Amino acid sequence: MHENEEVKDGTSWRCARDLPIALHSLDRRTKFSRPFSQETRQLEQNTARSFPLFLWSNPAKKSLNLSNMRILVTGGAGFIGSHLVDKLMENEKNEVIVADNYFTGSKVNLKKWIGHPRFELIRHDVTEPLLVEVDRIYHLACPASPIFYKYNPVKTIKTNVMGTLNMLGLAKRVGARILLTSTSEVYGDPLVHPQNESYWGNVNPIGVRSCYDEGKRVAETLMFDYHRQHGIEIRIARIFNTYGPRMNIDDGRVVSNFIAQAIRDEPLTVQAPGTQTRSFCYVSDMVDGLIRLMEGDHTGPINIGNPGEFTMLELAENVKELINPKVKIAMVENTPDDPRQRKPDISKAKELLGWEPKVKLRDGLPLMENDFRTRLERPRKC
Ligand SMILES: O=C(O)[C@H]1O[C@H](OP(=O)(O)OP(=O)(O)OC[C@H]2O[C@@H](n3ccc(=O)[nH]c3=O)[C@H](O)[C@@H]2O)[C@H](O)[C@@H](O)[C@@H]1O
Repeated sequence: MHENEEVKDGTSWRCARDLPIALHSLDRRTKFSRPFSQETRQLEQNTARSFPLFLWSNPAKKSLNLSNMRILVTGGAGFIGSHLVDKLMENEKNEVIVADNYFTGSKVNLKKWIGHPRFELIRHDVTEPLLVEVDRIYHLACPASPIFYKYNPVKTIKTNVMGTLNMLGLAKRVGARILLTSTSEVYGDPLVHPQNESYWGNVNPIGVRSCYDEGKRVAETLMFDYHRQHGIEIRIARIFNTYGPRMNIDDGRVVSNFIAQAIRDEPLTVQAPGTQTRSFCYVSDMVDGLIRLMEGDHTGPINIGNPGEFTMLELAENVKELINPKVKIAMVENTPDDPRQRKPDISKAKELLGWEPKVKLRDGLPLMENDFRTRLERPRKC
């Protein structure tokens, strides 16, 4: 069983590794947890040595009067979250705490930071309250791939609603600024194209995607209600499709599927009709946009995405040309409520954040290919 494979208990997303702990007595819990904690301690000890500890503990640093920022990233072991952590950790003034339940995230994404004196990793599910003293909360926690979020829809909507309530409660208690990563899916199957932030969307409230779409819409509502009622400092990013290294190889989303298929010489599965469009943003651009939004003066919502628009057939052709010209394209059945078009209007991000994406799809795809080839152990044939 894969380490992150979930247990089908209907309500939770435990990792398979937790199964004995969840189901057996305290004696067994001790038996199972001891080797794991030893292993973790060892990992932390080993890793810590590779960091220049003096940078953090040097008393001279105090005299520089650097104001440190303690930042919580929920979902920080995931794809976008871990890239965000990398960027935040580059700033020596930041201390970063990651809370993740590892349903779709993985410690491997954060391995270079484990043991770092400015970094902490907590196994935590945001549907439960969390009490930590922080100045900033980046609230990313939620599975984002349709196959994962549709797997346990009740848990998905709980994550979006209760998870956001818990993080807003924390923000209120400690006076932190909170950023929610909302989604282009709040626009549903949009009747306005490209989508700007004033468009209210066209979402099916009772469909198979609603747990995610409506969950994020409620999360946005909660953010604004806490802002108006309690004066919480909020930021809302509406993230459009994002791709890059560290996506789960079997994530199910289109870019990761096509790249893995091209590397494995399997047909690229274009879901019918193939004329539906998406706009793909490289992860480093996304992270830059999120940090600018957090540290800027505007609540949002603000679209963060790359306005370059492609049909799924065009995307398949690009992957074929760049990665494997011999690979076939296979038309397969689609899933219900798939949006037919999606493209962000990023005028607000440009004007208010001075942000626009830099990485073109044809430059980003090979970077992701390199990462996938390494993880799949399939080097490019010369
Ligand atoms: O990638 C993302 O960032 C977004 O992914 C999903 O939204 P969706 O646009 O449906 O993402 P995909 O599952 O990657 O699907 C995109 C399009 O590709 C098609 N597709 C998907 C997979 C595949 O193998 N082949 C294929 O043609 C789908 O039918 C769909 O039209 C999530 O719901 C969003 O929250 C998230 O922001």
